[in-house]
Amino acid sequence: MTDDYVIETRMLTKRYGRKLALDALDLRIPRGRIHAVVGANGAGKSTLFRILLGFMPQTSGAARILGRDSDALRPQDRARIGFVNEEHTLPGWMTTGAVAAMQRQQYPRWRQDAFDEVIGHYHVLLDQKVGQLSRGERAGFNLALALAQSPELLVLDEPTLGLDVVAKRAFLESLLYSNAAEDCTVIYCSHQMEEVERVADNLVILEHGRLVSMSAPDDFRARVSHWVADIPFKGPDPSSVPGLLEQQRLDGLQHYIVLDQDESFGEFLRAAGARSMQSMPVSLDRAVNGFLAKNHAAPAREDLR
Ligand SMILES: Nc1ncnc2c1ncn2[C@@H]1O[C@H](COP(=O)(O)OP(=O)(O)OP(=O)(O)O)[C@@H](O)[C@H]1O
Repeated sequence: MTDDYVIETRMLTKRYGRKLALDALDLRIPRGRIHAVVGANGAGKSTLFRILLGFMPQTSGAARILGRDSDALRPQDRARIGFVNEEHTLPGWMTTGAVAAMQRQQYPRWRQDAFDEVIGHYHVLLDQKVGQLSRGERAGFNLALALAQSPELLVLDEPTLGLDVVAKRAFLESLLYSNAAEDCTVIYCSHQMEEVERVADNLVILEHGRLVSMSAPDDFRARVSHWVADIPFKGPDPSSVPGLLEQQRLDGLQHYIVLDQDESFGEFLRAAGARSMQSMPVSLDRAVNGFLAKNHAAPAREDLR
């Protein structure tokens, strides 16, 4: 294992009793840029981050973060990692100014300019109690604290859950335009593909505790296409449709969302009786959700054993 990766796992496995949450996961996330980690509910994202951050032991395999084993992180290693999750857990009875002063003491690399820059996007007063902040303000305050710490790695786990559209936009803008964020590697876990599309340079997809795809979001999107065909009667048996992710009949037309198909898919449709057909690109949301939906109903592997 090397220092070129901020996160590196080898055969990382986590079992909760009979449940397999991480299944011999091999994952390498290189230093720099914004990486989105996505997956259906239960894919193992939170489990992965709990292990990586040293909050919980793995069952077997190796997990390293910033070049150190996750189960041997020292306070000085933790100080290099910023973490923001959807709960935004902060002492509600303290004023925002007191929390910021406490963090300033705790983190030797504290950057007041980064704190001021991010908090400037929000109407947060320093004499206001944390418990009085709105959800969006609390998310922004948390981001300001995490970035002021000058982390080498910033982990954001569903940071905008429960925020309205305006607060989400403010959060993303304060992340994207922060100078401090440019200097660190960001891991962004989210179910919200429009956010992922906006922020991520790299898209990591987990499924049943395994890595199933890692590429630029646009490259992943380009693997999925949407075909509309005018096929009289039922059309081909779904099990014979190459790369099929989703199928729907709408207004008498067959819609196919397919993976890794080129123009020869048109020939397949014609051979299946299509009188006319058209292919079109899909949004990242449709591509990822179609991909995840395909295996969603499949039994988990441990249930098959
Ligand atoms: N403490 C626990 N005890 C037993 N099973 C658990 C525990 N925590 C998680 N699991 C199980 O492990 C699997 C992975 O859960 P995890 O929370 O890591 O998924 P996730 O990808 O973060 O999901 P979500 O997107 O819903 O937050 C799930 O099947 C879940 O039921």
